Amino acid sequence: MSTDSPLIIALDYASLDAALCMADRLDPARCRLKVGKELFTRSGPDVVEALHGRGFEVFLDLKFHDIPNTVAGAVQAAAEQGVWMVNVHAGGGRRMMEAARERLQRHGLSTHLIAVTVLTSMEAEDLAEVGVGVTPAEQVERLAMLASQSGMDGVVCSAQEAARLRELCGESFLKVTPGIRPSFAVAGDQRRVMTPRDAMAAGSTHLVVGRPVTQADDPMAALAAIEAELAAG
Ligand SMILES: O=C(O)c1cc(=O)[nH]c(=O)n1[C@@H]1O[C@H](COP(=O)(O)O)[C@@H](O)[C@H]1O
Repeated sequence: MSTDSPLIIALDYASLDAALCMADRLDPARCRLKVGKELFTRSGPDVVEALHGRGFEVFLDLKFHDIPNTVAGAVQAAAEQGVWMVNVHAGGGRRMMEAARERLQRHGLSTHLIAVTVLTSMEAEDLAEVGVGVTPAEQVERLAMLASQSGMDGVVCSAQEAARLRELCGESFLKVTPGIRPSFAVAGDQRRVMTPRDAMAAGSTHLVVGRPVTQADDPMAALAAIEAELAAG
């Protein structure tokens, strides 16, 4: 089932059962689901198959970062599972991203391919520690331009950078933004955060939301509250 909702719910769980329990409380007409490293490492392609069987479109968030040939093969493997979206790290560079794009094209695979810029948990001092002496906003711009030139469909960034990227890379370039915190939620380990409504106004095309929904007593009610915040905008 395809949905026009911008919401992607992060299924950050340690077991297939726990992830499917949450999926069964959500509605594929109202959100997509994201499978990340912990869940995929534990349950493998079975989780993707089970979510597809329940009608969900899946963002396989494994943030590949390796030599070009290895990443191209991994992206192909993800796309052949029929996932809606897959990602790589833009920091892997132009040749890595181009190899991934070329591999999908060669095999006629239409999975959205996006690149992570600067993680939303990072601030200027975190970047400085790994030898990047510019602000997160500047580094995101640099990596987003590189991703766009390398054939990516969009980027993962914080909503705080979405407006600038809309100017630089255009409306149709996807801006998938985690670090979303509805008015009722706490920031936790996220640093560059924004509310759903502000994030959409800033130019996000998709919002990744994890704990504010998955840790809620009533996840569907939390989802509905986010939809209401969006509608109010
Ligand atoms: O690629 C991602 O999805 C991602 C990139 C990023 O920069 N920051 C980030 O939080 N994420 C993911 O987005 C989700 C956010 O979850 P919550 O912080 O619980 O809403 C997690 O699954 C993260 O792995």
